[in-house]
Amino acid sequence: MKLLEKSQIRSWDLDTIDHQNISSFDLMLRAASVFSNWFQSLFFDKTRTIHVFCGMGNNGGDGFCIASLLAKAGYEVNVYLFQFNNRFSDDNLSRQKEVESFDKFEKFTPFPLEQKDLIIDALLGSGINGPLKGEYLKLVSWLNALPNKIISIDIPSGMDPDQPTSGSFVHADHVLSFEIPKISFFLNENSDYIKNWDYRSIHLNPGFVEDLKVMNYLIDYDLVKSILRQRKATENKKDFGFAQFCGGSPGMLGSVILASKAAMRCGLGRLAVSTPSIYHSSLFSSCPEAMAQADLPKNVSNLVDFQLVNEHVDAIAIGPGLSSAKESVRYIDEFLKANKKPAVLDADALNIISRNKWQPRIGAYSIISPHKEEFERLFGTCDSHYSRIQKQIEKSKELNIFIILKGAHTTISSPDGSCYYNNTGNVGMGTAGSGDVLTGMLLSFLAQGYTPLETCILAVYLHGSAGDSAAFKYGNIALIASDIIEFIPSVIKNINGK
Ligand SMILES: NC(=O)C1=CN([C@@H]2O[C@H](COP(=O)(O)OP(=O)(O)OC[C@H]3O[C@@H](n4cnc5c(N)ncnc54)[C@H](O)[C@@H]3O)[C@@H](O)[C@H]2O)[C@@H](O)CC1
Ligand SMILES: Nc1ncnc2c1ncn2[C@@H]1O[C@H](COP(=O)(O)OP(=O)(O)O)[C@@H](O)[C@H]1O
Ligand SMILES: [K+]
Repeated sequence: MKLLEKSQIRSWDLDTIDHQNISSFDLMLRAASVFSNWFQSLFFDKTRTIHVFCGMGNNGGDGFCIASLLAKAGYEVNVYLFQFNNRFSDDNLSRQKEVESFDKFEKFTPFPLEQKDLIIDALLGSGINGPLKGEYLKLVSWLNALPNKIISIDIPSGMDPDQPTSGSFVHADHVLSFEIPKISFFLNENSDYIKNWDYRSIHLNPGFVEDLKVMNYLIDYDLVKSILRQRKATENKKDFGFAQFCGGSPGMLGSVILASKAAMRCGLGRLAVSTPSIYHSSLFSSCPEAMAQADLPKNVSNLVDFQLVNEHVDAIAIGPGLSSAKESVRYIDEFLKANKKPAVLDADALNIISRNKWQPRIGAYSIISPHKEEFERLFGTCDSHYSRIQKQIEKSKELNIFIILKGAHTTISSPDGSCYYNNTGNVGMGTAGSGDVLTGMLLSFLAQGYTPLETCILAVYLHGSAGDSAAFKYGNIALIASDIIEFIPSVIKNINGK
């Protein structure tokens, strides 16, 4: 799904008004009716009074229309207009007559509310143009300190739709965004303050967005479904890719097993594993589908094993559990020189690359999957999650590689400067080996012939979805990396139908 910046959302509204030959008031009515239906499905208990806090722009206009619809639906509704200056939007002024009466505040003074009552926040929408000050700031600080549930129309008032907010904004319990979610819903800076968000279509003109160039995307079910291929009945394992996984070192076998199983569960045809020979028998007992082909990293000095296997494979993943031992450093050096295949680099491969400043040697269109610390070792420290994403995009363009910055709301950046936000996954996945599962999934899709971007999208989304199913079964405290693998089959089957 394309994610639009606020100026693009504004243009989309105007284009719809023009294209569908409607007034901006018609569009506001549509938005109000969509919000009111959504609200009633969530808060059906009509014994709680609803307090609608309206500002002076079109978000406030939505508030008046919604108050009227909810009153007609049988809710007890109180409306307040906060008129801190004289800059009303036309639709706001004309919509004030939708409600029988409202209280007007030219200066904010606190007033009592019952704890069980609900607050609808219609103070400011996507027209925000700077940090909240003065009376707005007092009002929002008061709202945030109340125990009442707050439900925001379109966006929490004061929140910047495109980037972290410099200042205060409403801490919403629920938000219903019109047409598409806002980019800022996916920024970790906002995660603690926007508990539940959803979006509903208000039937903006789809033609406008089809042709629109955007730099930000949300990875959603439809996108993943459109990428995941159906198999033909006559295909065989040779059609599903041959992958090579290089990882593990004395004491670190787990990553090899987790990545191997995850790779096979994502539909890989054949897997060759290069890992220390002492582990070959354990690998066979845990993942008999894999072939152990090399003794790593002991006998890589002449790279015979590596090249023999590499010549025949469709994709390679390197790094998990490799350690930073001398032999591993040499192995990565040789790999960067010799490898000609699509590649996924993770964990110790990235640590070795950072330490030796080999970033420019990473092959074009490779995929790297650092978590925050690995990312900062590679590219330097950043003072916020948002600035880290900006650097991620810059480095993807500069090095011509795909970067997966792992964490809550994993982002994928592509060499063309675009950024894909993921919204699957949960805090239970912060557990040893969870990243190794992702590496195996990436390897699998890359070897099956998906492009590097398709590979990143599929693996990141499915990894998070499998993690969500695992958290549903085991809870986010008990969840371990193997549980994610347990749910890969069902999440793929749910999407692909097979
Ligand atoms: N026709 C349309 O364009 C539609 C707009 N809709 C609603 O309209 C909203 C956008 O409306 P507007 O563009 O009028 O924007 P707002 O309702 O956010 O109001 C913006 C106005 O608030 C003031 N303002 C901005 N930043 C401020 C700050 N930091 N402190 C104090 N005042 C500030 C400015 O006077 C600005 O013009 C959307 O969020 C959505 O709720 C929906 O009704 C759908 C249709
Ligand atoms: N709070 C979170 N919300 C969603 N996903 C998370 C969260 N914490 C971690 N993850 C995911 O779990 C995985 C952890 O990977 P990583 O840090 O490399 O672990 P390891 O190195 O132990 O395998 C990543 O895919 C990351 O996106
Ligand atoms: K709002």
